[in-house]
Amino acid sequence: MSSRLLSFVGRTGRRRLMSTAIKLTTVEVNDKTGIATLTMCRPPVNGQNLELLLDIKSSINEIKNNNSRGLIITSASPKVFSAGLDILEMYKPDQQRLRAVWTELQNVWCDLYGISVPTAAAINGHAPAGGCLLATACEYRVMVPNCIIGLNETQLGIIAPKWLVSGYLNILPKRVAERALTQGRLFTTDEALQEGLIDEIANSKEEAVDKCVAFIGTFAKVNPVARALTKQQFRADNLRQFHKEREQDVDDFLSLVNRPEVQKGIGIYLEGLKKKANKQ
Ligand SMILES: CC/C=C\C/C=C\C/C=C\CC/C=C/CC(=O)SCCNC(=O)CCNC(=O)[C@H](O)C(C)(C)COP(=O)(O)OP(=O)(O)OC[C@H]1O[C@@H](n2cnc3c(N)ncnc32)[C@H](O)[C@@H]1OP(=O)(O)O
Repeated sequence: MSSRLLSFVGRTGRRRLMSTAIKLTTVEVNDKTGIATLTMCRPPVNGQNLELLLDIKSSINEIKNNNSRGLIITSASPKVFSAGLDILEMYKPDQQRLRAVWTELQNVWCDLYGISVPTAAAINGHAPAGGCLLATACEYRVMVPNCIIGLNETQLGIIAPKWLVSGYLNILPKRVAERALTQGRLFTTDEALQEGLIDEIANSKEEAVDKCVAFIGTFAKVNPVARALTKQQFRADNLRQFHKEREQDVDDFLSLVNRPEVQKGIGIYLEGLKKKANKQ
């Protein structure tokens, strides 16, 4: 939850500042299907800053505890599912906050990857890096046309840690995953479908959500405990490995981000993003 200062004029005519809590995610449970839709709402691109990550985590926990029959993750932005980590969190960072950001990214991944109910991503826009991470943590992906998805870390001169890659390896043949990761390849929607990185294409967000609902519906007659235990069996090795390495992973991330040459690179990358945005 992020807090924002609202300014208003009170009865005395004096301007007052009021701090309000603003949620960066919403959870809506459909009464008929029992399926929960988690929507990320941090314009313009759902950049994953600390507050968004904390809200995603708390929404996943809410869904875990409210007996929902499934989870669909999507975005309120019209063109972007999520642009991944908010790069501003990594630029000239406050050390404690940077540690918290990476720890919460880890938490979001393991909560979403490990949740027992069926999960699906309605990818209604671009999903590079951390956006792809969220989508690949799910069991099913439906994407709108003319967008990009993938783990582009090597293009940025950085290495995606093993846990971040494990969703990829669940979905893609090892050979395809290795090539895509070493190239830092971003797949178009059509390419993603061809390689199996997504399961279906939909012409709109609504259609994508409907297709996710249909996927989750395929489990209607399956015993939920048997389903959950089977899912766990498939994912347990990756989660065990992740828990062994998670603290070291945070230290590695911090020391990488703090390197002067990496800071310089992030600064240049940010400038490039801003220039591109200004040209549009
Ligand atoms: C870059 C990191 C470098 C080094 C890190 C070093 C060490 C880290 C070690 C390990 C980390 C490994 C894991 C990393 C996970 C990540 O997620 S890193 C983030 C990578 N994300 C990207 O590279 C995506 C960048 N964004 C885009 O490609 C496009 O914005 C996108 C295709 C998503 C959407 O395009 P479009 O709709 O045209 O929007 P704009 O490009 O015009 O952007 C609108 C405004 O949003 C700002 N913005 C975009 N992405 C981010 C972001 N990830 N963080 C912060 N801000 C972002 C953009 O600047 C525009 O802002 P403006 O309007 O100019 O204020």
